[in-house]
Amino acid sequence: MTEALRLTLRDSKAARWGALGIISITMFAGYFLTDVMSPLKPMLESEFAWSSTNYGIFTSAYGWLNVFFGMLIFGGIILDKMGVRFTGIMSSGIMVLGAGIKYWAITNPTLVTDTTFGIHTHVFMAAVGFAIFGVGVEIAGITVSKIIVKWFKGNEMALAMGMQMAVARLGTMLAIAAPVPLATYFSSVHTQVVNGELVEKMGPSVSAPIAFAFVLLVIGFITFFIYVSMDKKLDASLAESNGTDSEEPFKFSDIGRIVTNKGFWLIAVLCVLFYSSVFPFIKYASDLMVNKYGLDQNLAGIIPSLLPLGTLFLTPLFGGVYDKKGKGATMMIIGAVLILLVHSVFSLPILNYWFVAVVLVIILGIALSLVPSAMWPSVPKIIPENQLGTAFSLIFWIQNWGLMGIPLLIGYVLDQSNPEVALAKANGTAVPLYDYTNPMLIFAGLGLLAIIVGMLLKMEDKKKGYGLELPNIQK
Ligand SMILES: NCCCC[C@H](NC(=O)[C@@H](N)CCCCN)C(=O)O
Repeated sequence: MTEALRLTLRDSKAARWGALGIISITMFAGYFLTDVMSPLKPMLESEFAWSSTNYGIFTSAYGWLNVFFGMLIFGGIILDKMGVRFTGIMSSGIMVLGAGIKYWAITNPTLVTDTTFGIHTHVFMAAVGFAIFGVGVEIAGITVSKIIVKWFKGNEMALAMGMQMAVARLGTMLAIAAPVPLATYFSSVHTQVVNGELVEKMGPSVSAPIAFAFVLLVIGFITFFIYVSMDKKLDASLAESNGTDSEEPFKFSDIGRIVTNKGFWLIAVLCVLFYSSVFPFIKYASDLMVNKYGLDQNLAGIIPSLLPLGTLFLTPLFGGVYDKKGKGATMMIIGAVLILLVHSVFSLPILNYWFVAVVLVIILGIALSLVPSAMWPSVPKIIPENQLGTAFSLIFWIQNWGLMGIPLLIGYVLDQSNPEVALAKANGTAVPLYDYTNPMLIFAGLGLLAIIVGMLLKMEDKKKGYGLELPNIQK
């Protein structure tokens, strides 16, 4: 057989980058819907009388099914057993379904008059939609990781992972910046909750940005079918060239091996601490800008949107540094130090100037580039390749405890630290600003714990010789 005959579709640069482009659209839409409600928190309060706790419950719903029903772990098993095509279509379909339910719930404020399990039905149903969506987007996340490995193994894998994360962050950025202008543009007369009563009133359309996200998700679902046809062609070309993917089938004993590995726990705990201090922060960042920095609600999303903007360029850049120079564990520790610094300054009841917020958000963006670009490529150095799919889903599962619990805790602490806000809402008097000191101290505490775990990981690396401080590219 000649060399030319042994080439497969993934040897074509255009084909593998094309495949990456297509799956990135699906993830872009997923990340957009994930954060689309973040800048709308003040509107949810003024239009539908949601409290911060209600918002926290809704936001935490992202992880309900993933965490308590182990959906992420099942997702990992389905992925290993059924393959990327089935799991990709399934997960993007679940995203569309969840977003549809969330849209329906938000457009029905009449649900406010009922309660389900002690929660306003309006909040509860929106949360159910978000919980279903959360299953879809997380399973899509591990599916996309596996697709990248399939197409880029032996090529620009770290760069491809960095680029895919960068496109996803574009979705986050748009989700922070666009919803308030969209909601304002589509203002209409609709049912609102005023002093506990349902009234027909002119106001911004909270549902418009969700409808936009829904359309994006449908596009992402359709484009995944294009990927499926590329994946079939890749498999056919692999079969033709006799190239088999030496993928071992999933075994339940793999879980036992992974969870008895100390390095796995250190990276998983670092992951949950780090991501819990960033993604849940994004959910409250616009509200923080309004309440601490006195920004207008229409402009409040601009500063937090700088966070994902910086990561677009820095994530692939730091990934390249890790590839060539190493120092993965050190990069994670520096990222955690930046988290502690930023959230500590946010918690101070001084320096309430918008430009201070800009600087802090930019530094947070550097942390959000440093840690993921070092963390995810470090996993294969700790976990053998045949256990990677399961390991990723377990790490995501542990991470989801934080993505679920921390927003709930922040909403609760916000309400408890500011009882006068609820009082003013109940009395129909002018609503005072929230004091964000306590929530920001919680985020800072997570940063501190992440530094400690990062150091333990570096020590474990020295002991076990994982090679976290070594370059990924061997000379
Ligand atoms: N190869 C793994 C890439 C993971 C990227 C990572 N995503 C997550 O950790 C998701 N479980 C949570 C996404 C939440 C979206 N706002 C990332 O850095 O985005």
